[in-house]
Amino acid sequence: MQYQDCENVSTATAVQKDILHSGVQSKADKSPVTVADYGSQILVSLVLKMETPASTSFSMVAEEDSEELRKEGAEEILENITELVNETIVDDGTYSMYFSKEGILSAIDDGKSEGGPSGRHWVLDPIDGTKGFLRGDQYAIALALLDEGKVVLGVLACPNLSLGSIGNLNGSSSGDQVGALFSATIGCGAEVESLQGSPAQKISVCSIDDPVNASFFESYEGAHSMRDLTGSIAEKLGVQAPPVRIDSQAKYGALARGDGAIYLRFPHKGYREKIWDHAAGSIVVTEAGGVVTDASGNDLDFSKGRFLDLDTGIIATNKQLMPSLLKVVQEAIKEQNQAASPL
Ligand SMILES: Nc1ncnc2c1ncn2[C@@H]1O[C@H](COP(=O)(O)OS(=O)(=O)O)[C@@H](OP(=O)(O)O)[C@H]1O
Ligand SMILES: [Mg+2]
Ligand SMILES: [Mg+2]
Ligand SMILES: [Mg+2]
Repeated sequence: MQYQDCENVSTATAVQKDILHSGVQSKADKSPVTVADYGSQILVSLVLKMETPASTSFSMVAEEDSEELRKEGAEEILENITELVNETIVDDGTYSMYFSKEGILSAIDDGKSEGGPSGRHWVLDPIDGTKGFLRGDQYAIALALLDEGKVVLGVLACPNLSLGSIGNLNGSSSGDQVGALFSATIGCGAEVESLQGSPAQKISVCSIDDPVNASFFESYEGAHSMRDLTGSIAEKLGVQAPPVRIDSQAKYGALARGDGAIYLRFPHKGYREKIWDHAAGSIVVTEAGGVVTDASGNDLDFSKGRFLDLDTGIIATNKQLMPSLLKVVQEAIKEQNQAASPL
């Protein structure tokens, strides 16, 4: 199976169409998980495992685990996942195998690695932006490889993202081909190609150096980012355009090919970022010539396990805009803190 024509992407697209009949669960943190999240995780890890030489150890840090599926009441969704995965394997034809329900549960738990600073670990978000997926909007299948704590490879499949620029259209595509596959290897640049198969093209972040001409991306879901803070950052910077709100790491892909100039992500206090939400997207942006840091200007550290340990938020932009962006981010955070606890 080649990643770009991997049945997994078309499976996710097909499942998106009748997901409401197939089952959606709510996880302990109240976030949704669907048969597509589980199915995608099993299929991607299956391909990776099958293609890993027997002499090499296999480790994967992935978002989903089998806990909810082992609970009473989850029989139907487990049945649906088992059917979906087995059908996809047969339709694809690359591997000849069959998963029992117990096999499905244990395959999902192949993603339970803790990652860390040594060795190699795959990092997978099988459906990033599950809420966008359920709405029929943007989502991504995000895969990265960590080597000695550093991201060295990233692939971002965005089945609902137009292959052409989304520019300032606030997330809607411009009617051209839909389905973009971004990829990046450390030291080799970043590329985009069609998910239907087309020659890959090198991409680079925009070269805007005056924030007046910049636009910024942020989460579609208001609960995922402090919009009063991102609004104040944009205003201080002099950004004129309204925010472009799209789901998932499609934001990193769009930024990497210059559809917009800045990505601002400031979760509410207490939220801990997970490595699978940023590993693939951040290497696509940095290899396209951009910069991704926390609010203090530190590089993201993927070597600490399943979580990112960072200061306040994540910002991404090009090299020209980063110094002024960092400055206003720090001013805006300071003002926010002062307003929260005045002397
Ligand atoms: N409260 C809160 N704050 C910040 N981030 C959160 C929060 N809750 C969830 N998540 C994570 O956000 C992932 C979706 O990415 P985005 O926030 O970029 O998407 S969205 O635009 O808001 O849909 C989403 O990824 P998926 O679970 O893979 O969909 C979550 O990991
Ligand atoms: Mg995610
Ligand atoms: Mg996910
Ligand atoms: Mg999730």
